[in-house]
Amino acid sequence: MTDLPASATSPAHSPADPATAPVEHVLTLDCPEAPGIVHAVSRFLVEHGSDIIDNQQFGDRRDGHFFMRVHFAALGSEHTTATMQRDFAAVAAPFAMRWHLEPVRTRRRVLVMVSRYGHCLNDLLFRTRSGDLPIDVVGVVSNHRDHEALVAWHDIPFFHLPVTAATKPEAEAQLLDVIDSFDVDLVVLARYMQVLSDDLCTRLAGRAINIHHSFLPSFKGAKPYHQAHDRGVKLVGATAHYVTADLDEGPIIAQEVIGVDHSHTPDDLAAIGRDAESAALARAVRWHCEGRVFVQGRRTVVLR
Ligand SMILES: Nc1nc2c(c(=O)[nH]1)N[C@@H](CN(C=O)c1ccc(C(=O)N[C@@H](CCC(=O)O)C(=O)O)cc1)CN2
Repeated sequence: MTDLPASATSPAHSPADPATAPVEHVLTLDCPEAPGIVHAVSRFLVEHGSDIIDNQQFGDRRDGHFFMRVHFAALGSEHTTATMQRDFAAVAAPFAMRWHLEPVRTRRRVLVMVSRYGHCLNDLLFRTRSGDLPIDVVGVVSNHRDHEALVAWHDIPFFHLPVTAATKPEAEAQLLDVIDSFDVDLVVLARYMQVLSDDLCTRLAGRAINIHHSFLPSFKGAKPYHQAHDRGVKLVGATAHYVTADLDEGPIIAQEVIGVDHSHTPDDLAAIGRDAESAALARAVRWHCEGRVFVQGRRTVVLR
């Protein structure tokens, strides 16, 4: 066991005492590129008795925008999340930063939406239960009852909102009531097969993630595995992206591919693709919830 530095063993910082244990935070920011951003952030952290655990940054020279994610430990008890948020506002203003500063252990409140195919829902529920994802699934919405028993087993509220062309406005109004009443941070479309309206997409901008069962931009729409089979591809894949009004056009967060061959039927491709879908969606949800994903127009910057 290596000797801890003096500051780590002084009574003020005994790791055993949660009251004085370093509180880990994540600061995420983006702003127009300018000299002195990193210096200003580092000085803020030093002035607030903080130690950087991990730092990622990207300066996009094409559009002159800067992105940064800092995971740090506030060593002293004199600096709380609230006081650091108050103080960082003064650092951010001159650079016109968009920023968030919160404890690293913040768990996002997630609403999962699903239709008939339950593999992504099941994977998210298992990863949440096993602590692999920093989320709380506060509810599941479906336009079918196929997965009601699974969701009940996980002791999570299930909402059956059938959708037809005539009932879509009412169904979406009920969905928004659930999102507001359960204080949902993130909506995850885990093979939810109804197109969300433009108004709903606007209200959920940047906080709704969909899993599309193809390697976009190939094979958009409802039956990508049949399209893939007809084209004779040798890879199938899945794409997790933010939901926008333009179907399957939202900024991409994560993608996964798996090799296939001529012997696979469309159903075989769908079965192989399920693993790619679950993996890509879980990764996108984790990165979003860890504050690693920044939307930059039609694209994303992912600091990982
Ligand atoms: N506004 C958006 N809504 C949704 C998106 C999106 O990108 N923007 N993604 C879909 C999921 N999806 C592909 O990933 C998808 C789902 C459904 C369809 C489709 O054509 N649906 C038909 C009905 C199909 C059925 O009832 O089974 C339709 O809505 O007319 C295409 C792509 C989720 N929503």
